[in-house]
Amino acid sequence: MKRARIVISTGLDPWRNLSIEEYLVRQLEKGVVTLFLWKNDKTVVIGKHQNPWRECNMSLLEKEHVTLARRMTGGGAVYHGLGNINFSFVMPKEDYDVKRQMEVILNMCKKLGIEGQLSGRNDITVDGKKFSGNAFYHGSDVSLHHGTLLVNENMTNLGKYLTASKAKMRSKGVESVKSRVTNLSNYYEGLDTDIITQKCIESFQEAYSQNSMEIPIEIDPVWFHKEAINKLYEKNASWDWRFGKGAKFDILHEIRFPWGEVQLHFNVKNAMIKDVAIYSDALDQEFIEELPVFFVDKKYEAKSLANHLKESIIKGRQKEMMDDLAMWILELGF
Ligand SMILES: Nc1ncnc2c1ncn2[C@@H]1O[C@H](COP(=O)(O)OC(=O)CCCC[C@@H]2CCSS2)[C@@H](O)[C@H]1O
Repeated sequence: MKRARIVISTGLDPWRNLSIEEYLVRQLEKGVVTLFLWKNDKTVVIGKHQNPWRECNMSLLEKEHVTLARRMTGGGAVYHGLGNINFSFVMPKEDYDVKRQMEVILNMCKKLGIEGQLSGRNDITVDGKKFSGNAFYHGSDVSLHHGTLLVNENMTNLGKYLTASKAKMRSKGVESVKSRVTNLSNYYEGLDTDIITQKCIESFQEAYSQNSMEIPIEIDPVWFHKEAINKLYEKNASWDWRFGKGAKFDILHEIRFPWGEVQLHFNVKNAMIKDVAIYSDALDQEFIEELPVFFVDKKYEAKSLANHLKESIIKGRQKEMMDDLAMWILELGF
């Protein structure tokens, strides 16, 4: 190790923070060990190989302005709000030592009188309840270990956003491992993310400073505005990265309209509807038989699908049924 540094982002945009983290990984200066601390405003972060529709309630996310982000590491889906803080260790492979990194977090907890415990491969718990989920990435010469810390987060939000809607789904890909969770503030009165930041800094100093030299702290440094970070931002914010990468899945949506019951069986690949089977007991079977062309090869995205249905050039009674379908799809909000 040549030197250590601490980087703090005060911005709360998850796509930007993930871009900064990825920039740190891609541009790693030889021999530098970085601790990056960051927070996100209301966000669900899914793992690299996850299906967003299976992991969270997409329509609720949309309605309540919760951002969906996908990260470069594997593992499950977590919720971040202002009561959650994230840490990232970015370093050359030869300096990577998960035990040492976890020790930084456990010692940070000790400073607050909290006895954290490593559980399984990825979690840190207290009293058997999880307050930190961790995930890892290994490039050819650089490693990333990042994790969450639930400090004083709104647990009702966490639960409701990470509960998928009820549609029946068959899907491949990585499934999250639901745990009992807790806030660290339950173990230290008045705890907030500023105190945690301070304690993380102290703990990292103790573990990584060389010859008792202070480790420098960079808050929103100028290089945050580099072109390369904007480029990564474009990817992180893009529909293709967040949804298009979703695993293959089959999903069934069903509803009863006054004119009959409708079942839509979608086969989705890379977030595009590849095939659809539509069943209905509606009297107008001709209408039902003509429906599939409106869905096949379209994005699996409620808004654009609903618009597409509404714009279809049909008249009379069938137009009303089409509008009913469009309204319902919009309401489903996938
Ligand atoms: N913020 C947060 N912290 C800890 N645990 C959480 C959190 N949100 C949800 N959960 C619980 O973890 C499981 C999912 O556990 P699972 O083990 O499936 O996934 C993880 O832990 C992934 C951690 C990723 C950490 C990254 C660090 C920076 S960006 S995100 C979920 O169902 C909840 O029960």
